[in-house]
Amino acid sequence: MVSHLQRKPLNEQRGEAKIVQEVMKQDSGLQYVGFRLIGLEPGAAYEETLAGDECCIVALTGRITVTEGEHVFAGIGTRESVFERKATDSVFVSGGKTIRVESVTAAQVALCYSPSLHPLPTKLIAARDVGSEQRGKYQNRRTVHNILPDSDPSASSLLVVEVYTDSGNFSSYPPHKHDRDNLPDESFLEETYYHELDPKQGFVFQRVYTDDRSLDETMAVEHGDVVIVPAGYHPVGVPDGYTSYYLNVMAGPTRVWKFHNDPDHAWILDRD
Ligand SMILES: O=C(O)C[C@@H](O)[C@H](O)C(=O)CO
Repeated sequence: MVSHLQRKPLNEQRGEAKIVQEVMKQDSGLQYVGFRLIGLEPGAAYEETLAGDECCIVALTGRITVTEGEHVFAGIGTRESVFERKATDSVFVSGGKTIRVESVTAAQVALCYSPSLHPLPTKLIAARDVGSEQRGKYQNRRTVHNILPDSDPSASSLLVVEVYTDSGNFSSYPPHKHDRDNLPDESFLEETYYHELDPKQGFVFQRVYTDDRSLDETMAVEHGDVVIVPAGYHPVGVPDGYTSYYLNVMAGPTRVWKFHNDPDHAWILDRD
């Protein structure tokens, strides 16, 4: 049985766009984070007027033109597959604006939403400006692309990163959580994980659990699934032979990523 925290692809045609995934506040139980993944055939368009949310439009694969008012970002996007492992282009748009996404080539576009706390300029986040980071050692190594980290003030509440975890490795590990609004020790951030696998028939395991185990779900997650993390630790383990990619959207009352490691497993970080 699929966990209430796991969403299989929807693949619903809506106008010219295929809605591949849709995790919106109305039905996800989340208060801050929304996520939509759309597929566009060449020349197809998707339009949306943002109400109270800001949005980061990530050109996951393919090339797209993003328009907001007089801002036109033509032919952005850098890769045919996320597993080319190069950073991609994104556009940040504040609440109340109308966005149009038109595909130049067949494209998959991630729309990452969170509350728009104050108006901010529409901005291209160019692939060349996306910081790449190696984290961890041994089987805890992974690569992170910081699309919209908390050090970048372009957004009012939204945080977006993408993570590559190689065959046999673990990421979001040692397990950490960010579910207490208790800065400077910990921030409260909800999170969604959009997963892809190479090759596609692979799977990863993701566990979402709290200290008291009132929440404790371990999921076999497949290509195209979304995992919702309302609270708790949320490590990912990748079986031998497969490479994992995931796109994280995070948001909460304060735009700071301050996590707390599970004390039972924090020793992992202290190895020579
Ligand atoms: O470092 C990682 O393995 C990625 C995670 O930090 C992931 O982005 C996350 O869990 C954020 O809270």
